Amino acid sequence: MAEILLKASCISKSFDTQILDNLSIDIAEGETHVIMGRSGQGKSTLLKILSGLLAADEGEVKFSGELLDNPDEVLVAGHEELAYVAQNFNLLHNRTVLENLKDALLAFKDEFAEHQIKQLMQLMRLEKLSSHKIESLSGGEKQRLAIARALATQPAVLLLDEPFTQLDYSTRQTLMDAIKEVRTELETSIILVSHNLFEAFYLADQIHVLDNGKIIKSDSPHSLYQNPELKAVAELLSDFVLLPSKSITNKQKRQLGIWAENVVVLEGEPSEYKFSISAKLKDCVFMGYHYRCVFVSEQGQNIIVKTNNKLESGSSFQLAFPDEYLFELKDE
Ligand SMILES: Nc1ncnc2c1ncn2[C@@H]1O[C@H](COP(=O)(O)OP(=O)(O)OP(=O)(O)O)[C@@H](O)[C@H]1O
Repeated sequence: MAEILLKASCISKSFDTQILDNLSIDIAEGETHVIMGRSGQGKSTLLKILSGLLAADEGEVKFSGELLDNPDEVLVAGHEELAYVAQNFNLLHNRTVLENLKDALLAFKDEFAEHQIKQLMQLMRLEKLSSHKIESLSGGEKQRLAIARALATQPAVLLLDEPFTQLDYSTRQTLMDAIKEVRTELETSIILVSHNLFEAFYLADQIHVLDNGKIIKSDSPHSLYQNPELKAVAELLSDFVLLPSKSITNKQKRQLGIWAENVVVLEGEPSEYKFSISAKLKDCVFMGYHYRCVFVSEQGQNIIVKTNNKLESGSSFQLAFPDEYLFELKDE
């Protein structure tokens, strides 16, 4: 097992109200962890506490077994092995890309600095921008430079606060691939905050879902998708159907769910599935790689289904829920 590098135990934090409530998290060497959660749930607050930039009210953070300094009691908050990249990038204005990188390496020997600059320029696709001033960079370029600056001193852990917001698809993909390379080539542990299922699944070894001050679920992307376990987790990840109770046979009390892409739409033919209902199609919108269809059941429940084909709005269909894709869901 990889060594635990960063260990946060029993962290609580309040501002006007309680934001984090007795929360613990372990980050092992070389792993990528993604923190997800609804807006305002305390993801950035947690990231700052993990970086040693913000003091927790209760609990402790240890790096390699040593307690982090209390940021309220030191001259410069933070830890050299924990590199935090804020949403506003913190770059040196009126300077070039190269000057920004050199600045991060002032305390190091020329040979090391040159090696780092060359490697990071290449890793973060910045070579052609070396002499460009910060003001002329796009959002995605600034983001890549901010990450390169954070990596310059070879920190053990890189903490990224929503690194992909405001990036177009291909820039986001480039940056995600660069972050994957950071992990494999530099063996840096990475913790990042994201709202997006695709980003989280692409990058994470572990996903942590933060809700009401607590981590309500931590799991690998694959296990999380197979068994989100809690309604709040499923709601955060993607469209899903909570099976209408009528379609559940016998006296089953459990709630069953299914991802919208796993519902089978039957046109006319009788259903051979154990769980199925009839529903009318209200709307069907082209999303590129699927149609997102909104059905209404006879009980008036809206049901989202992702299909490969366009379906006729206003028509009635049988919606079947194959057994092998069902998962059980709890309220809490
Ligand atoms: N320094 C502060 N002083 C007072 N309240 C704060 C401070 N920092 C954060 N908060 C509040 O704490 C809550 C959590 O904020 P935080 O930025 O950690 O949430 P988040 O999950 O990262 O949100 P988002 O996804 O919208 O970025 C919010 O209600 C925010 O207004």
